[in-house]
Amino acid sequence: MAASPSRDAILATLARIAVPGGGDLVSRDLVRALGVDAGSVRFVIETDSADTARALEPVRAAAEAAVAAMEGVSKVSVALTAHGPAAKAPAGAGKGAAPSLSIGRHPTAGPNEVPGVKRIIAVGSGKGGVGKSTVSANLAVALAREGWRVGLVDADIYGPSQPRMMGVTKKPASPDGKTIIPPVAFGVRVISIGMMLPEEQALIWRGPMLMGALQQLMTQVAWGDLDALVIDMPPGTGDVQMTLCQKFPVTGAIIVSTPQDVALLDARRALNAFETLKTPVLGLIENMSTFVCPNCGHEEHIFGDGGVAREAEKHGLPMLGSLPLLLEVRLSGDGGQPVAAGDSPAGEPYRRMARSLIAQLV
Ligand SMILES: Nc1ncnc2c1ncn2[C@@H]1O[C@H](COP(=O)(O)OP(=O)(O)OP(=O)(O)O)[C@@H](O)[C@H]1O
Repeated sequence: MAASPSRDAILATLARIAVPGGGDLVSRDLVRALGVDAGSVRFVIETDSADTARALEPVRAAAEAAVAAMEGVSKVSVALTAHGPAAKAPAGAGKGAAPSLSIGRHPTAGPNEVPGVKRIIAVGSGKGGVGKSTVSANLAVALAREGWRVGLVDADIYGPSQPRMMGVTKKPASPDGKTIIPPVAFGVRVISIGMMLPEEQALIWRGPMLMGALQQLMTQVAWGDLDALVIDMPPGTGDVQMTLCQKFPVTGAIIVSTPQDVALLDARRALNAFETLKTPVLGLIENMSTFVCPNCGHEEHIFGDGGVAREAEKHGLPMLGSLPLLLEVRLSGDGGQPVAAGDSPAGEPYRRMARSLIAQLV
């Protein structure tokens, strides 16, 4: 695969996308938060109102198609956003409609309680794509199978994947239009920003709006009594991590990394960020640590060997597990049936991880 295009090359492509009323996406200064990571491109088209945002949908689609056609681009996610709060759900949206989270609201000051929730466990990573969502989903399911009452929040607001991984297609119910009743999958109460929006509408908010949305997800959901609320964080060490750790009593964080040097480097940054925020780190998880050929049984350490364990030792942190690269894990994640929900050997590392976490936390 060719190298990822540069930001400048992407901006040059976007400068060819005309905008109604004159000019193009770049000359009208509508592009925000452009990020390129290993062939994956994300950015926001920010407009002044929800109506303008809706009118620019064809422009968004054209921008997405133009960037997707660039050499070295494997994935594109373009969101339309408005400065102001999103429009309210139409009157009479009624039963089955997405609860009207007043998304876009700025976060409230001060710490938040999440009533009935005994522990908040944040699952983070430095780098994207290392398997953080896979680990969060399987860990939540494995904890539930050990008898814990578990909730799962998909806080990866830029790329929500829990609805797909947990196989949840139903919108959450909201009898009073305010409290959100989370759907339950494999014994886990799951909520994701992805459930509040049509799947194709990957909305992205500016920092404060994003934090407001996370705060609402945490506090408006009727969790009931939970032994643990697992949070699937966005990758990196940005605003969401800060908000979560500053505004909620996070019991501890788990950091997922592959053994690859570049992932480890980012994992170290995530570790430092949690330490700075005074959030205890419960341990490290190495994902994609090894690959065993199903045909000949040969074992290959594709992304390196033992790097995460060495990092854990260096920081005096528990190593919570090493997870192999398995086709079954990928297929089950895509199919909405986490491996930890079944009885195949692929689920065993997650069961062990859940047991050791329970022993550490109780
Ligand atoms: N151990 C594994 N074996 C095989 N496939 C895996 C494994 N872990 C993760 N994957 C696959 O890799 C892809 C990325 O995983 P996942 O979405 O969990 O990563 P992430 O760190 O949450 O990514 P993002 O930063 O984009 O949210 C998914 O298709 C997932 O099924």
